[in-house]
Amino acid sequence: MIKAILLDIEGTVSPISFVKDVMFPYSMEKMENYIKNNKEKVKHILDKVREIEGKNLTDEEVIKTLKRWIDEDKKIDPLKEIQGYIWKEGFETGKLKAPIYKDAYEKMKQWKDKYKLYIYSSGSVNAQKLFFSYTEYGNILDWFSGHFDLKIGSKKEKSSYEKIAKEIGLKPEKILFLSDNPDEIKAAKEAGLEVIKVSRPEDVPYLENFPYKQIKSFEEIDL
Ligand SMILES: CSCCC(=O)C(=O)COP(=O)(O)O
Ligand SMILES: [Mg+2]
Repeated sequence: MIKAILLDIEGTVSPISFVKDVMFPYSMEKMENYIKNNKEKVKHILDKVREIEGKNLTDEEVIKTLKRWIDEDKKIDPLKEIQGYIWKEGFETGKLKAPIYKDAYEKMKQWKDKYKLYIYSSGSVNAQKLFFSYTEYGNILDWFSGHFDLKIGSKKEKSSYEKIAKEIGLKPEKILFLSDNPDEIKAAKEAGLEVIKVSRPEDVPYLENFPYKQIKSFEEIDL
């Protein structure tokens, strides 16, 4: 019997187009000024970029690297941390408002009183909290019992899901994980979680011969 539901954001509860065409360009446009105006706050992030690149990069080169990572959709912790800081201003001033798929909104609304809901996204925990505080349906942040990001590990690694189950305090088989990404689904399944792949026609292809349950809308989920 499922006790908790762990949800991905992009492509699962919210359209990929919002993240790729609205949030990413927003962070791209503001990156340079944000770094120049917040030198102390972002110093550890710039150092991390230098460590990852293995080079003695100037600040200008670090900015270029971060922008290239946005273009390449890198799911990498220092990029996700700084994007979270930049998006804060966007959400708080109303320039960004998170769309939630209606079917996902309705199901999560039902589930929240019966199951514990958690988020696991590449977006930083700060960014996730902003996202659910400023949705088109209003503030739904208190529906969630906890948030996980890349600090716990890659979403494509079995060990990340084992750690999440430990932190939640449930056996893996009591947790249902929903994501649009087949590699994430496989890693979660290897860790023993129940899984459902979300393949929304507007986001990702429906995979033929995928070995686990696959849905096009949350309406198909009957727990
Ligand atoms: C908190 S919304 C921004 C999400 C994000 O930055 C991202 O890369 C989406 O990844 P996900 O793991 O939610 O598919
Ligand atoms: Mg996703």
